[in-house]
Amino acid sequence: MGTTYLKRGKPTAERAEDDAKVRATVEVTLKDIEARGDAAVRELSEKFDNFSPPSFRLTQSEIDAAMSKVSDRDMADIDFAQTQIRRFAEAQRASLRDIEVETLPGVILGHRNIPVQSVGCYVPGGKFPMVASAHMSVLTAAVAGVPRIVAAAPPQKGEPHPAIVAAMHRAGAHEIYVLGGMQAVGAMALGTETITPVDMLVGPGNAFVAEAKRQLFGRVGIDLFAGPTETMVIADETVDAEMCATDLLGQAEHGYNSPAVLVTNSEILGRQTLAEIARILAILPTAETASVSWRDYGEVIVCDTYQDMLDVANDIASEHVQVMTDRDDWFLEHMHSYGALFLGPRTNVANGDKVIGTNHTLPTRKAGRYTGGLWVGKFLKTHSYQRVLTDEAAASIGAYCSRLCLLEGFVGHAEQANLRVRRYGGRSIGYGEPA
Ligand SMILES: NC(=O)c1ccc[n+]([C@@H]2O[C@H](COP(=O)([O-])OP(=O)(O)OC[C@H]3O[C@@H](n4cnc5c(N)ncnc54)[C@H](O)[C@@H]3O)[C@@H](O)[C@H]2O)c1
Ligand SMILES: [Zn+2]
Repeated sequence: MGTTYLKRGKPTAERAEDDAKVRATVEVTLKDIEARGDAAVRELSEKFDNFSPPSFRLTQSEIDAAMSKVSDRDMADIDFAQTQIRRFAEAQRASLRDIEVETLPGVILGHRNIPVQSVGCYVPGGKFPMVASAHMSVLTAAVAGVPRIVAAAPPQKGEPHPAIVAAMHRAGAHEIYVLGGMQAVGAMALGTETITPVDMLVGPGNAFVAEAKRQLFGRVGIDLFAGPTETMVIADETVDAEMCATDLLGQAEHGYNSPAVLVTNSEILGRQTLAEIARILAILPTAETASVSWRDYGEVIVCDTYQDMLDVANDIASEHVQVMTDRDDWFLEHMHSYGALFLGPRTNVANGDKVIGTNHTLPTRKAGRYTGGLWVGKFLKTHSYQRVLTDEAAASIGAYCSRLCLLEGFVGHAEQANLRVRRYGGRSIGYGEPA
């Protein structure tokens, strides 16, 4: 591949070391929550969030009190965002159909999409109160028809964050907990004396939250691996360095470990973007985190051709990929591994994060190779069923089945088939005999 790095991030070995530390902490913590339930959850909340209320679950009057603190303007903006997210989620839901087909005369096969019965939606709020994550998880679960939606977010300065509570409530949460981090996802998945466990965990979070969900997978379902934000800008000279730098730093501010990568075919644009980033970091109020992310995980990759840009982008499989080139549709057609695409200079990742209607909970750490982001379909389980309507069909499929069972040595299975061949086909087939 014809690529040159004008700037590289931390080597992979150092990233793996950070991962091992997180993995070990999460393992110990989840065991503790499983063994000691509410007592462990309370200790963790005291330790990490300095928060220990009489109950972590909000009562209706606490929800009302929190909502009364949200200004009309903020509430209207939240409603606007939720309307956009609901519209797209409903359209996506409508694209999923239950089916029933006759695959052979008298053989009916079907599937039904059934909502997960209870979900735990984690809404992050360590560095920033991520109000939008409430729309993304809770509202989407509601559109899917999930009957029990539990939502949790950490406290902000010892209190539930009013706008997060409002967004959760408006979106349709049935239970709201003021709990953060591993203790929130651990309690929702494992259950405690006071929290009934859920069937599935969804939502983004920091490295601890994402790792906890990964470790809890199996015990419960999870949406996807949605860890620290990653962003990529694919740009040619149709855009300028100010736009590239702004869009890279806009997402690097999420935390200390958010990769931001520029992929370009213009060395001049690459160098100008590096200079712009230095200029903006001097004035960006969140530069404290953005500059660390940029130092440790920022990359500028200059490619010889558009094909090289595409190959690098597919290989990195970044969570967010903004494409600002003279051939955006070509990238849309050929990109296969990513969280979500943002095409053209008129939109950007912040639109997707907050308002435009696509879901912002997206795969990180190359999970875009095997999954897209959170969407209404993740809350639905597709279950098959079958029926055989006629005696002829029962006898005919039964004969194939009998022989295929015996091919594998399954005599008991074959007898299930043979019984139907005898009863509905009128043939006398002995035990363990191929029909
Ligand atoms: N992939 C996605 O779809 C996506 C979307 C939005 C946000 N994000 C990511 O979500 C993350 C949010 O992270 P955050 O930290 O701001 O909020 P968070 O809510 O995920 O985590 C905060 C909680 O972590 C716990 N905590 C604090 N210090 C800790 C420590 N030393 N060890 C273990 N736990 C500790 C506390 O209980 C705190 O409430 C960011 O990394 C952001 O990039 C990802
Ligand atoms: Zn973001």
